[in-house]
Amino acid sequence: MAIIINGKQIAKDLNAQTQQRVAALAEQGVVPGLAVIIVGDDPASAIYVRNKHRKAVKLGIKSIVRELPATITQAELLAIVAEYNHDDSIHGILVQSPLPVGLDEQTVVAAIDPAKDVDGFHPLNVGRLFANLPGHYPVSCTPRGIMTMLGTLNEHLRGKQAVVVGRSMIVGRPMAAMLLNADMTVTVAHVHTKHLSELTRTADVLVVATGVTHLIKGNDVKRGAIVIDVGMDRDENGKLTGDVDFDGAVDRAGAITPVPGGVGPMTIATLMQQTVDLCEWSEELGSN
Ligand SMILES: Nc1nc2c(c(=O)[nH]1)N[C@@H](CN(C=O)c1ccc(C(=O)N[C@@H](CCC(=O)O)C(=O)O)cc1)CN2
Ligand SMILES: [Mg+2]
Repeated sequence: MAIIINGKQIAKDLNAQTQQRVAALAEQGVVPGLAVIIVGDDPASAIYVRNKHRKAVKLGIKSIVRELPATITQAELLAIVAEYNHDDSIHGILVQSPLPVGLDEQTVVAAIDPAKDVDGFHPLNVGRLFANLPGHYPVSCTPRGIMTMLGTLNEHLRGKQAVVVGRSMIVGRPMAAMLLNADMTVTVAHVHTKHLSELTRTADVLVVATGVTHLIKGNDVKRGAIVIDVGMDRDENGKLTGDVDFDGAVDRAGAITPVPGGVGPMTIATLMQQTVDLCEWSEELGSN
């Protein structure tokens, strides 16, 4: 039976650390600030944004949620991003994804000051991650949260095989870069990959982020592997489930994340961590 990686608990511990860092900053008269821009009325996005706001407030982070109508123009949205770029009380800016049709997400993300790019989606920060540049820069929160989870297992990753299934800009691609930067041998699989099961059975660390319910069965998992399920799918009864058949995989894996309560809670906890990182890094710059 595998170790069940308790994302809820790891997120709670991370939030407690973040809260302490916020308190230490407060003693210096500094308050980290987060601006979340949400466009349109996607119900799931509204819930994620509300959860981000509540968590930020709870940890002592100044939180601004800017709710905009789907009818906003690209130029108006860019002007709002520029407003927060110039606001010294804001250290992290993010635009909730997806944006309504007609707005170009890449252009909007590229307009965020890279030093305030709390989601780590700006091309400059993506490039830094892929080049494994030293120094401080933000990275995508879900894969960073997964690296934090892997860290709690105290397993040596160097030289081992990682397979990432999914190649999105938010999860798959940055995840592959982070595992590569941790000296793993990384293969990225996707919808066109042939003989997927044979490939996933080679993985010491298997990360699955496809949005395909139970794509990975127990037999697709190497014995003793660490299995990270980023999926958040609805089964036929509307119940939240993952891209991995948990019941099938739990007997073969060495460690596995559940859905819900695995990767999901780490995304927002890491966002809070990274908001405070950006605040501290900007203060360092200010004192040089
Ligand atoms: N600008 C961004 N947009 C989106 C991101 C992002 O990181 N930045 N990620 C996702 C949505 N997301 C945060 O924004 C997010 C998704 C899921 C969870 C989470 O806690 N999931 C729980 C289950 C919640 C439920 O019951 O539905 C879990 O998996 O346990 C947090 C954040 C896309 N957009
Ligand atoms: Mg994909």
